[in-house]
Amino acid sequence: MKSIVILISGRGSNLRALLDAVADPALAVRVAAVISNRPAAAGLDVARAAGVPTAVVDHREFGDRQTFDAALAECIEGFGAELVVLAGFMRILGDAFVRSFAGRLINIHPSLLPSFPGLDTHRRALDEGVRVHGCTVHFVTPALDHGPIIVQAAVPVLDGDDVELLSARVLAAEHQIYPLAVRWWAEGRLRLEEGRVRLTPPADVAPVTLISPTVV
Ligand SMILES: Nc1nc2c(c(=O)[nH]1)N[C@@H](CN(C=O)c1ccc(C(=O)N[C@@H](CCC(=O)O)C(=O)O)cc1)CN2
Ligand SMILES: NCC(=O)N[C@@H]1O[C@H](COP(=O)([O-])[O-])[C@@H](O)[C@H]1O
Repeated sequence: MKSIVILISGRGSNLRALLDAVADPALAVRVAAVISNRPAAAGLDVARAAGVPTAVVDHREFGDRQTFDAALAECIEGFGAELVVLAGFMRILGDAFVRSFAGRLINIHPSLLPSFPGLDTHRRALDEGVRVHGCTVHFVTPALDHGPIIVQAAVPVLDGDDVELLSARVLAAEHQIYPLAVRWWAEGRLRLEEGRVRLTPPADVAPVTLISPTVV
């Protein structure tokens, strides 16, 4: 049974999707813990309701990023996870932390990287008038949101979309591709080799294009 630790900062809908996915006994994955940098993160209640151990490493209690990162790393290692899954985790991690978890640290980002790295991706996509938006699962590197891409989902931007409608449509796609990426890892199909994603056999999924706004 492979184990993962999931890091959150907020409501935890991706956490919920991952917990639902690992409930499938065919997917031999155990969530060893859910760790949040925010004590009030609603996702902690999602974890508790599922009987998953939780921990908080509050970034506000540390004088600088390096000491926070070190405390976070120690907390993660205490749970002995093989994969660290960032699911709405909203802190930029330092180079030393990222390098110490290289190849076993993944993130989901709410845009089609390399477009729109950083924050407020849906607002920026709407402001730029793009007609296709989406989400990306990638290995985490020190460079923000520029890690090797594992899988992406494309969604249409529809007339009349606002941030709420677009973010909900992207979130529905996130809930599809993050469990897929974790499944590939659990099956031993997904590796990061010399900075490149290796998926064997190759994925047979087309980009997820959600047409109907009623999907959300
Ligand atoms: N070194 C890396 N750290 C992180 C990455 C990464 O690719 N490399 N991905 C992010 C997740 N993320 C986007 O997907 C992201 C999260 C947070 C921020 C950000 O600007 N955070 C601010 C604080 C914001 C807040 O607390 O609300 C900050 O850290 O100062 C940008 C992108 C996770 N980490
Ligand atoms: N840059 C990181 C980032 O913006 N991540 C995004 O935060 C949301 C968390 O929602 P959730 O807590 O419901 O999973 C998700 O949309 C995720 O892609």
